[in-house]
Amino acid sequence: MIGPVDSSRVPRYAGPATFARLPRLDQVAHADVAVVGVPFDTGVSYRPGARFAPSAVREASRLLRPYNPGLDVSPFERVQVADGGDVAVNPFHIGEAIETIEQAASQLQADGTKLVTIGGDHTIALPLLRAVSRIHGPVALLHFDAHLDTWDTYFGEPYTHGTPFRRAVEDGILDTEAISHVGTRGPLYGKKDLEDDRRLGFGIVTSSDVMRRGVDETVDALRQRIGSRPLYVSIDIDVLDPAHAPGTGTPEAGGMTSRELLEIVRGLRGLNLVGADVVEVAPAYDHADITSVAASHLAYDLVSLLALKEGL
Ligand SMILES: N=C(N)NCCCC(=O)O
Ligand SMILES: [Zn+2]
Ligand SMILES: [Zn+2]
Repeated sequence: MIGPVDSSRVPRYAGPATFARLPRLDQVAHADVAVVGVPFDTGVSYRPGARFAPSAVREASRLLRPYNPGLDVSPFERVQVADGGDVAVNPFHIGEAIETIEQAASQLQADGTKLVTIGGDHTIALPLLRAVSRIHGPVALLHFDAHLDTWDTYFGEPYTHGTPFRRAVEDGILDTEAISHVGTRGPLYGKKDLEDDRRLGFGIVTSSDVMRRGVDETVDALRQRIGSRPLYVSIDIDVLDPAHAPGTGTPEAGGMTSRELLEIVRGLRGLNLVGADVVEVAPAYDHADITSVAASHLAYDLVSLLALKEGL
């Protein structure tokens, strides 16, 4: 197993950044888990900038340490984790970009590697789900987000960051018995948004529900719905309150704390996680790396969950 650069020998701020100072994918024979960047933000409806997230999150991940006490695991000792670099995506053509992302994700997963992807805007979840469902069939989905992202079109366009999960249901790549949004809040276009969403099969745990029920009850309910199904987790960083994630394109007041979200993610331990993404970090609006640090810790916990599942 090749682990991260030892931060007691080489200062953690030295050298080029890979996720958690891990080796690059081309430096290992096989990776059980790869962290991959998808610098694409052509699908946004408001503030752009998520294309700069992969490099910002890698920079923010320099401080991660090898033992994760929240999940009692040393993920990089248990399985081989590597940084898969960035997918080179056409910023001028959303249709082509979606194809490229699906192909790259399929190739990366061809020999059993599990992916934790750093976006990019939320458009990228669709091709990532397409790739993962080719392997596992329709997957359960836990979607952490302030937004539903099940709208139909924007300016007549079907592929945007507000529409990936409607397209995914239409594709038949989700197991609609177990798809949930967590953390939704904020104004909608109309009540119909919620009716459409319910008709597609989604369950909703709003941001207020999380506050009223607390982390444990939230986790229990989610786990029951998911069972042993293959599970994909998509985390839009705007699920966090803007106080905890100012660096994002469509911020909404009244969100979770990063502590609550990390605890819910850790509560997924033992489930059949097959892939995950962290999207919508837009570093230009960030302050003191608050958002990138949160994203790097979420990615670390997702890698840890995969390591627990894939490891010995
Ligand atoms: N996926 C994110 N972050 N935002 C979707 C917002 C879509 C809208 O502008 O209504
Ligand atoms: Zn989203
Ligand atoms: Zn969102």
